[in-house]
Formats: sequence, structure tokens, C-alpha cells
Amino acid sequence: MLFEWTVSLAIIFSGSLFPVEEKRMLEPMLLLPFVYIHSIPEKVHQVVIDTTDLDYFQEPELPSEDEVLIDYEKVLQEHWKYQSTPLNLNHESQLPDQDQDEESWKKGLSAPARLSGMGGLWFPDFSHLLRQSPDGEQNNEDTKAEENTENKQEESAAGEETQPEENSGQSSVDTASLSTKVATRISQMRSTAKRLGSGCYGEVFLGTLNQNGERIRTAAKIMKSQDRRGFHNLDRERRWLKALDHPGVVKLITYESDGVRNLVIYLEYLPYDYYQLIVSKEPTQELKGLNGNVLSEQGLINIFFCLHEVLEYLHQQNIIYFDLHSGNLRFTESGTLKLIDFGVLLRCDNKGVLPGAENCYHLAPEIRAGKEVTIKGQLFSFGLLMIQLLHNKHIEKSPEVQKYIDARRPMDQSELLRKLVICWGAEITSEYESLLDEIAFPCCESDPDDRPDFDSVFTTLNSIAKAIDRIMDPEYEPAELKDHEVKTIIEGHKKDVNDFQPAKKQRLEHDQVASGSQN
Ligand SMILES: Nc1ncnc2c1ncn2[C@@H]1O[C@H](COP(=O)(O)OP(=O)(O)OP(=O)(O)O)[C@@H](O)[C@H]1O
Repeated sequence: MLFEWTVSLAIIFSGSLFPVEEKRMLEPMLLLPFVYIHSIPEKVHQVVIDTTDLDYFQEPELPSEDEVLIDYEKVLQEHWKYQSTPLNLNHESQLPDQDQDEESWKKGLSAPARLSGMGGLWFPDFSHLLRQSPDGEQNNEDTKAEENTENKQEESAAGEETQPEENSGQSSVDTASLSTKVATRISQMRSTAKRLGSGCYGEVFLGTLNQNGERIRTAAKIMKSQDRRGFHNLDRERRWLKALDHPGVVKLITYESDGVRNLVIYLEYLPYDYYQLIVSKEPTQELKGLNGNVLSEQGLINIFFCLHEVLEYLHQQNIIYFDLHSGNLRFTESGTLKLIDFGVLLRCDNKGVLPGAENCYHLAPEIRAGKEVTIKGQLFSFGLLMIQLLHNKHIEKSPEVQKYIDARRPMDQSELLRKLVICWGAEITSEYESLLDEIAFPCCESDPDDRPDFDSVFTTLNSIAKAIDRIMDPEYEPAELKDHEVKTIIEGHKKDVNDFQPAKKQRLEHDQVASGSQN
């Protein structure tokens, strides 16, 4: 309309600006585009305008990639619905009901005007829309099949506030409404639910779920920022949690997502944190009362067993749990230690500077400097957690952390140990001193080659734990198993354990079994 008016006015005024002879030439020239605009069909005209806008003019707010992706996702899902090709969907439910959908079946699908002729310009590769296993390996098909079965099995009838729904099996017609539903739930969560915490890219809220008729509490994690990067980070965490199976790793109960933009992952709720244990001068009765008595002579060392065990499990998968600090360790109601936050995991041989790593003081100096990430790097954070808990000092966020370690290393540890430990008497105190001298400080050497290896940490832990057991119960005489035998038994038995038994407890049980069989 504006264009037409401009052309008409130009024609009218051209008479006053140009001499008569030139005006005769000019008028037909100006009329040409005017006639052209009216001669082409409205649809084509729209595409021309749209394409022109996108190609040449800077829009004040470019459409976010997600919006475009959602449009394109819809197009793809429609397309693949008729091609019977799986895309993120339950195979059966993709097939259209031919009776109902006769017309659209025949017609096929036309892309929205804004995207017509531009397919692939922004997203030539759609592989990121397919569900993949964590490292994007080949077993896509297996994973999808497994997910679909699992989705059917998963009990996700939820409480009022949180009712997760899987998008598997949703037809594309439902995709938009599912998207709205998940988005609504996220905004409800933000406005009404209790916030448990937040990190760089996630926010976590307390909710409830019905699982097998039982009402359980859950920690619902959502993205902090509603963009594509946030979605991918959270989705990566979801995939890792699905793939990892260890009692020391927080459990993924279920998740709901539109597969593109909105995602909520429902984790088991872990009410207590490790930070509380570090900073509390007078540990509350609540923490003392945890099953296995986390803050008892044997309970405290058991935390390190559990931690060692889960890190070793991850190491066996060739994974370094990059973000090992007190904020990412939590306890269940009954005092079982678990790791949370699986957004950033590294392959053991990862090289190259990790963004932001230089300011993460809980990381080994070589990782902060951008050198290769090895298991020795993981052990640095392990040692630091031990020092913090036993010294009752929260130092992992301080740039002075290395100074602290180097200054305290040669000191008499009995003077630095927390009161709680000292109160347990000289014998126990001396065992906890050994824990610092023989494991924690050596793990925190700045040269990775000077740090002990994973197995020798286990051996030392085991012998100190046995010594503490003997002090606590001089009558108890466990059978002498060699350390590697104990480890093998634990490994073999782990598969049968549904709930996380603290590692040392397992060790004792096995010792008893072994001694029984010898008698
Ligand atoms: N399962 C859970 N149970 C209870 N609280 C939890 C749980 N998971 C997370 N939280 C709380 O939410 C906070 C943020 O969670 P999380 O560390 O996973 O977010 P993030 O954005 O991935 O963090 P980061 O910045 O370390 O990457 C945690 O510090 C913790 O307080």
C-alpha cells in the first residue's frame, strides 16, 4: 500500500520537476513497477517482501533461533509424519489416522511462507533434533527404542503442581499445545514453587510426584534462560543422567519437554548439602541423626568412601566430573551422598582451556591453566573437599586456596582438625590426621605427578577405616582380605544393590561374609 502511494505521488510530482519531453519518457518507466506489483499474485508478493526483509534489512529484533527452530520443527514433524520416518516420536503414533486425515494425507504439507524457499538456510543440519545418547554415539536407534519403552513404563501421574508429560508419541498437532503446557508449568513453578537453588544455567524447584501410587518429593530443574543454548545444556544433563546408573549419582525420575524449547527434568530430592557439613561448627541434631550417622567417627570417613566410589565409577566410563565442589554434593533424607549437576562432564583426555575455568578455585591448577584434564586433576578437588570438611573451612571459592593448602601442609594437623573430630579422642583424631597427611594434602599437590593415584587413595582410605573400626569395636576382627579382593567383591556386588549402601558398610558386610565362609 505504502509502495503504491509512493509510486503514484512520484508520478504526480514528476510533472513539476522534469521538463515536458523528459516527463513523457519518465512516466511509463515509473508506471512499470506499479503495474508489476499489481500483476503478480498476492502470495508471491508476500514472499518477495518477507525474503527481502530477512535478507537485506536489519530487523530491530531478529527472530530468536528457537522460534525459527520451533517453526521448522513443526514443518519437519508434519513432513515426517507422512513419511513414517521417526523423528523424536513414538513410531506408531506418528502414523496418521488416514480416515480422519484423508485430505492432509493427499495434500502433503506446504512450508510456511516465511520459510518457503529458505529451508536449510539457517539450520542445514537437523541432527540435533534427534534424541541422542550423551556423546552422540551411533546407538541412536537403540536409545530411541529404549526411551519409548521407558516412557510407557514411567509413572508420571503427578501432583497438582507438577505433572510431567513425555512428548514421545505426541503428534505434531499436539506439539504446540504441549509446548504451551510445559511453558505454563515452568512459569507456574517460577511464581509459586519453593526455589531450592540456582546455578549458572539452571533453577531448581521443590515439587511432588506420584510414583507407583506413592507421593514423592522431587527437585524440578529448569533452564535459567529460555534460549537454545540453555535447552541444550539441560538436555545434555538429562541424557547423561539417563545413561549413568550409580547410587552415588542423583536419579532422574522423569522429564517433560516439547523436544525443542521447553524442558523440565525431575530429579530425586536431596534435602541436605555438603556445604552445611563444612561450615557448621555445631552440626545440628538433624544432620547428626542421618542414617549411618554421617557425623560419627565412622560416618565421616564413609563420606570419602562414597565419594571415591562414585568418582571411580565415572572414571571407568572415561568421565571426569569436572565441577567437583561442595555445592554439588548432597545427601538423601537417610544420609546417602550423591553428586548433582551433570551439565559439564569431561572426557579424561580433554585438552584445551575450559571457559571460565581459571576462576574456579576448586579445580586443579593445571586444569585452570588449560592443560590436559586427567584423573589426577579430579583427585585435587577430592583432596580439597576432604581438607575443607576436616578443617571446618570453606575455602574453595577463594583465589588464595593454594596458599592455604601450602601453608597448612607442614603443620600439625591435630591443631587444625575440627572440634567434632578432636572430641572423639586421641586415637580417632590421629587416624583423621593420617587422612589429611596421607590423602588430602598429597591429592592437593600442585604438580599432578606428585599426587597419588586413584587406587592407592582407596588402599589408604581402607586401612584408615579399618583402624577406626578397630578403635570403635576392639572385639571386631574382620578377616584379612587383600585390598584388591575387597574391591573386586564390592564391584561384583554393586549391581545388586538397589539403594546406595555406604561403601564402608558394604566392605564390612563382605568382610563378615568372607570370615563366615572361612570358618
Ligand atoms: N536434587 C536436588 N535436590 C535438592 N536441591 C537441588 C537438587 N539439585 C539441585 N539442587 C539445588 O539447586 C542448585 C542449583 O542446581 P545445579 O547445581 O544443578 O544448577 P546449575 O545451574 O547446573 O549449577 P552450576 O552453576 O554449578 O552449573 C544446587 O546448588 C542445589 O542447591
